[in-house]
Amino acid sequence: SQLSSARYGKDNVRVYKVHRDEKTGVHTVVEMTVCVLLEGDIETSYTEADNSVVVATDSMKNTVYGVYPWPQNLKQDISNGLTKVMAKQHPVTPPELFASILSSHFIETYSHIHAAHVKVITHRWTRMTIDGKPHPHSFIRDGAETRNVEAVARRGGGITIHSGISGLLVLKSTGSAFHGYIRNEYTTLPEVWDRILSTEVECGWTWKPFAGLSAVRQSVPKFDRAWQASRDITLKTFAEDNSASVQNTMYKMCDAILAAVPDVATVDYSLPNKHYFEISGFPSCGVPDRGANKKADLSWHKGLKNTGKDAEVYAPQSNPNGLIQCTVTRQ
Ligand SMILES: O=c1[nH]c(=O)c2nn[nH]c2[nH]1
Repeated sequence: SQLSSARYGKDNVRVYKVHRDEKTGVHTVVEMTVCVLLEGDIETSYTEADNSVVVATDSMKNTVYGVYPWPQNLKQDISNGLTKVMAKQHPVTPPELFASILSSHFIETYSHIHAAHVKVITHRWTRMTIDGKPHPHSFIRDGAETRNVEAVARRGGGITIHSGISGLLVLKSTGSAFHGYIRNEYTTLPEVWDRILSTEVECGWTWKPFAGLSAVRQSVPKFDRAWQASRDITLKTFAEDNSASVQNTMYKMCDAILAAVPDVATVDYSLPNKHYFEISGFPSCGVPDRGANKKADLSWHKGLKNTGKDAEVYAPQSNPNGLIQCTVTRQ
């Protein structure tokens, strides 16, 4: 046997950081979940039980928090002017900068490490509005939506960054159609000109590569703007597009983000189609009975009309779901 690839590290490192503005008393909080994975000359730790090449994953966790296990290292690092990777001593926003600082640190500190992959998931803590005013130190978790960043620092290869959004659950009650698709002996889905569309947005944008940490620092003002633009474009396109399909609507989102964010090279989406079916007689197999049993809708109950334009009550489907994916690049 031979080792064909390897990377290891610490996942689910949960970090919370508060900034206290002494003058205004306003607190700002950030909560993240970080994953660090390293690649390099580490084969012998797998093949020969040689731990001399292992940066302990516990040390990686300490590095994320910024607690050096050996104080002298800190003095040494300071004398070397090393980039000290510390949530305590470094900005943790924008996440693209924090992920780049963290990944660069591992390349700078361990000569046998050739690539450092750092994923930073930022959770929502939205400032509360109380009596019409932003509260100085109270926040609400308004959704499972996260802002995500994956930075990879490579020895001699600069830094690549992929930013994104996950868990943004949306629904529209009309403005979506799906017809004109292939019909054959496997097709039971009726064409529809007015349907509910719901999805949980997973999207991302890959930045043009950065030469190194200083190039990332110079781009810092662009990261928050790109996230806000991508989120706004996603919601606006979802709401306003008279959607012919998930495919076409997501392509329009990608196209608009590429137009709005010049430093982004590609945009990608992965959208589940979370179906809401009209109530009809579902045979035990769960496949909607669209043909045989016309009485299968609610009309069996006092002639209730609940299909087509009269439909108001639907059955949200947990599974199966459509899954539509794409990556769009500049021409
Ligand atoms: O938007 C849609 N795209 C599809 O490919 C599909 N297939 N069934 N329903 C669908 N809706």
